[in-house]
Amino acid sequence: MDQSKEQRILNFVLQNAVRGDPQSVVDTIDKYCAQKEWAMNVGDEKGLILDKILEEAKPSTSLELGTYCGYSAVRMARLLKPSARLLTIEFNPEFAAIAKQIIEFAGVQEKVKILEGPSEEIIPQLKKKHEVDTLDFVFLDHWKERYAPDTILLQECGLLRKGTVILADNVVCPGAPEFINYIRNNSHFECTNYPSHLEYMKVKDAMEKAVFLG
Ligand SMILES: Cc1ncnc2c1ncn2[C@@H]1O[C@H](/C=C/CNC(=O)c2cc(-c3ccc(F)cc3)cc(O)c2O)[C@@H](O)[C@H]1O
Ligand SMILES: [Mg+2]
Repeated sequence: MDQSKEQRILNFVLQNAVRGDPQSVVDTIDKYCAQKEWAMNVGDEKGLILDKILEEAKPSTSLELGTYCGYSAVRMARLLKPSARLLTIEFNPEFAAIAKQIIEFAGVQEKVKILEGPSEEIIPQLKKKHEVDTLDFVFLDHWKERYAPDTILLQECGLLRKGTVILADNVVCPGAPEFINYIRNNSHFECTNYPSHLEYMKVKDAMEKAVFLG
C-alpha cells in the first residue's frame, strides 16, 4: 500500500531535520510543504503570528485542537518554558502516530501530550483525567465548524479563566463563520483579527484572537 502524504512528511523530517532541534523540524516541514506537497500546517507566515501571541501569553497550560502532523505542536512547544505543558487533541490515529514521531524527533515530548479522540469527548475529561485547572492558551485548528461548539464546551467545563487567550486559524480560508459570528458578538470575549495568507500560498487568510474576559 503506497505511503500517505503525512508519512512522506514524516520521512522527510527524519531524513532532513536535526534530531532534538524543533526549529529545524519546523523549517523542514515548511520546506517540504512549500516545495513538494501542500499540507494544512499553520505554516511559516501565520506561524510567526502564533509565535508572537504565544510569547505574549507565556502560558503554563496550553491546549491545541487538531494536532494533524504535529507542526504547530512543535512550533508552540519550542517557545514554552520548561515547566509548561501543551495538550493536543487528535482523533485520526494515523495522524496521531505521525505527530508523536515528529514531536519526539524534535525533542519536545516532555512538554507535549497527544490526547487521541474527538475534542467533544476529551475536553470534558481535561480537569479530572488530565489534571488541568484552567487553560492559559487555546489554539483552534481542527474542523472549522467545531470551533464555536468547542469554545462553548470549554466555557461550560470551566476551563477558561479571565485572560485565557484563544487563537483560531483559518477564519478567512477555509473560514469559520459560525465561530466569528459567535465570538465577535459575545461580550465575554475581546477579539482581534490578524490578516495573513493561507499556508504556502498567496491566498488570503487570517487568524482571530479572542481573550476571555471572565
Ligand atoms: C472534532 C475533532 N477532534 C479531534 N481531532 C479533530 C477533530 N476535527 C478534526 N480533527 C483533526 O484535526 C485536523 C483537521 C484540521 C482541519 N483543518 C482544515 O480543514 C484546514 C484546511 C485548510 C485548507 C485551506 C484551503 C484549501 F483549499 C484546502 C484546505 C487550511 C488549514 O489551515 C486547515 O486547518 C486533522 O488532523 C483531523 O484529524
Ligand atoms: Mg489550519
